[in-house]
Amino acid sequence: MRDSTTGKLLRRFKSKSVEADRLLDGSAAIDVCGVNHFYGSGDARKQVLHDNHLQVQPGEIVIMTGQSGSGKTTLLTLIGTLRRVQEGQLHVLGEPLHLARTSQINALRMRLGFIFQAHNLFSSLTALQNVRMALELQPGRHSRAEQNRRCEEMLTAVGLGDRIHYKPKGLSGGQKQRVAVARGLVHQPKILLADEPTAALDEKSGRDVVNLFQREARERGTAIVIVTHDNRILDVADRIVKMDFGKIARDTNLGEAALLGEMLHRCDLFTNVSVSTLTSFARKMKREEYLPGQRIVTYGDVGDRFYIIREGEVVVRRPPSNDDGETLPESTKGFANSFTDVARLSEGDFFGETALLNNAPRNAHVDAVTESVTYSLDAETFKEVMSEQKSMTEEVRSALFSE
Ligand SMILES: Nc1ncnc2c1ncn2[C@@H]1O[C@H](COP(=O)(O)OP(=O)(O)OP(=O)(O)O)[C@@H](O)[C@H]1O
Repeated sequence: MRDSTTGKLLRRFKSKSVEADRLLDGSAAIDVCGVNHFYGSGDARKQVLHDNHLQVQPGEIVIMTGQSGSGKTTLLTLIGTLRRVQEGQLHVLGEPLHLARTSQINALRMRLGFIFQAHNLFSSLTALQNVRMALELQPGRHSRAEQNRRCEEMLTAVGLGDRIHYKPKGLSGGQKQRVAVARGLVHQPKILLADEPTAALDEKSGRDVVNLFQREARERGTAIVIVTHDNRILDVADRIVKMDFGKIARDTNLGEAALLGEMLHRCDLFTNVSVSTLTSFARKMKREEYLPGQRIVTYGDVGDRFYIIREGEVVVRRPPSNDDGETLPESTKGFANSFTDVARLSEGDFFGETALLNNAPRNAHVDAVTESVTYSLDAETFKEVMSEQKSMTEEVRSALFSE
């Protein structure tokens, strides 16, 4: 028997036709551009999202982390069409949510999968019936037998093949969570949005669930965004996005991190630190893009970052100096216009370390010559890597002495 809430919900969804069945022609599955969000009104109005930008490609797994209250769930629910976009642009599967009508949003929602912290299972329905709801909401594509087969298959994949006829009250917290996972995936959504999907799960079940996510992403091209504090599952991410006070503070491509780890290892500053340690430091690096002529580092500024060039070419420009090579005072006539090019740097080269090592201001300008991409480490992380290098050097030295 179906409870009345379920019935109402089904009728509401079934009455909408799928209008937004646009194909993605190489564009992002999710494209967040300049999104702000506010709660409350009048004096109580509070901004909780600030100018967020994020793109998620089909088949990509993005893990979103950040402190409690940093805005992860708000952003996730905006992407999931569960809140209206107030400011900025948000495209989901090509549909502009900031402009969409309710009917378009309802149609789009059927192509999304959700896994919430509170499992939101219907207590009067069995595990199989709860999962089947996600299929019943789809405009009549499958026979009931086919629906049941797919639900059983999905429940088996999450390790609940022997619990398909149990109602939620007969299931543990972790088992209910896995029913919610099966329900989020059974209709093969183009996008899966999961809020703490492994929080209630033991190590093995959590691993099974994320393996399933990975299979969906690789085999079906499902774009997956997971909000989590669960460090055990970070390895499935293609990217880790960190939110801080309502803003995406870091967006690290992990494939890219491995490559950067190798690039850092080739810098003579870090040769004694292992590639894997450097890769974990690389995850903290900040990516920046520059146009030709744009200044990256300014002479005289505080040296607060170390840079590695990922793409493009930059020029290092030194201020005027006397015959002994000493820099002339800035008050010298024509100082600003007398900088000379002293080096050209390209992919894999690094700069900015002198100021950090000497705790001194920048001794040169660095300007992009072509369109360039840099990754940089902040001073604190740079010092951490240097201390790894130092301790490795000491280890090597003491190993040599003890022979
Ligand atoms: N419905 C709401 N009404 C008013 N304020 C809200 C509402 N929902 C969230 N907030 C506030 O918005 C901010 C962001 O909350 P959000 O739930 O998005 O953060 P979060 O990073 O997901 O946190 P958590 O990790 O604890 O789930 C917080 O300050 C929160 O108190």
